[in-house]
Amino acid sequence: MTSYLRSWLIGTPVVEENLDTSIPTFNRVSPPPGEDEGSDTEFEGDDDNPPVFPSLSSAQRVQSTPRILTDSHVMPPPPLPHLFQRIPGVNLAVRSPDVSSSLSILETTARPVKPSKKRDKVALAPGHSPLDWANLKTSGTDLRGVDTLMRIPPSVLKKHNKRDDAWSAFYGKVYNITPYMNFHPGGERELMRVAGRDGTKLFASTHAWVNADFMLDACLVGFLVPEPS
Ligand code: HEM
Repeated sequence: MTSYLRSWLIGTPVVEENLDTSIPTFNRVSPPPGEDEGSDTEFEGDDDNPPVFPSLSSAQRVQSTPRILTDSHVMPPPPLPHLFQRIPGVNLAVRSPDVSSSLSILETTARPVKPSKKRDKVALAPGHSPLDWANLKTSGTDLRGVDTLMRIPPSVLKKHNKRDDAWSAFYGKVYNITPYMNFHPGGERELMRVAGRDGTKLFASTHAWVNADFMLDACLVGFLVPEPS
């Protein structure tokens, strides 16, 4: 029986005589003297005791006893945070290193950043959504106000700086921005800042991702050229 168990555990049949000493051996536990071993199938009577676990002949018993950790072996808990000493905006680690806690790295002396008011969106009037603008552009309505594309120097551009006659240059092209005023998500006031001049820089610093060429193609009036000498 023992040799059968060994061969089952190791995978190859074991010859009793050539046993390697490193192979774990099992102690066969005999019943107390005078008691019959009995058979597996034989009913032994009323026995409510649970089976021994791990079983007396199990490999687990051969292994060494598990190490039981005491308080001196385990990692000590982190120091208590000195939250009661915390002053808003003051880093405890800077104030006094001895009262700093493990939470010090989470503290900040920086004041909360106020959201910039630079890019406020305005509420567009009904009928002035981006989709309405796209429809107007393709409706065939004249949005240029000129018969032909022109070469426009800065001095000419400068004259078109009124709300009802506003031109502006973006990336070398001059557009009539008057029809777009009420459709601009950033509002009319922001758009008027570039009326009569080259607005490329301001446009790019506000929303470089917006495709001006596509948005205003129907409003093109000409091309920005240097002032004639
Ligand atoms: C005529 C050229 C311009 C066109 C076609 C245009 C187009 C647009 C579009 C499509 C948006 C919405 C962007 C988005 O939701 O991501 C927008 C927003 C805005 N635009 Fe313009 N824009 C123009 C010129 C300008 C200029 C010159 C300014 C001046 C600063 C400006 C300031 C703003 C602001 C403040 C917003 C709202 C903020 C935001 O979108 O988060 N825009 N513009």
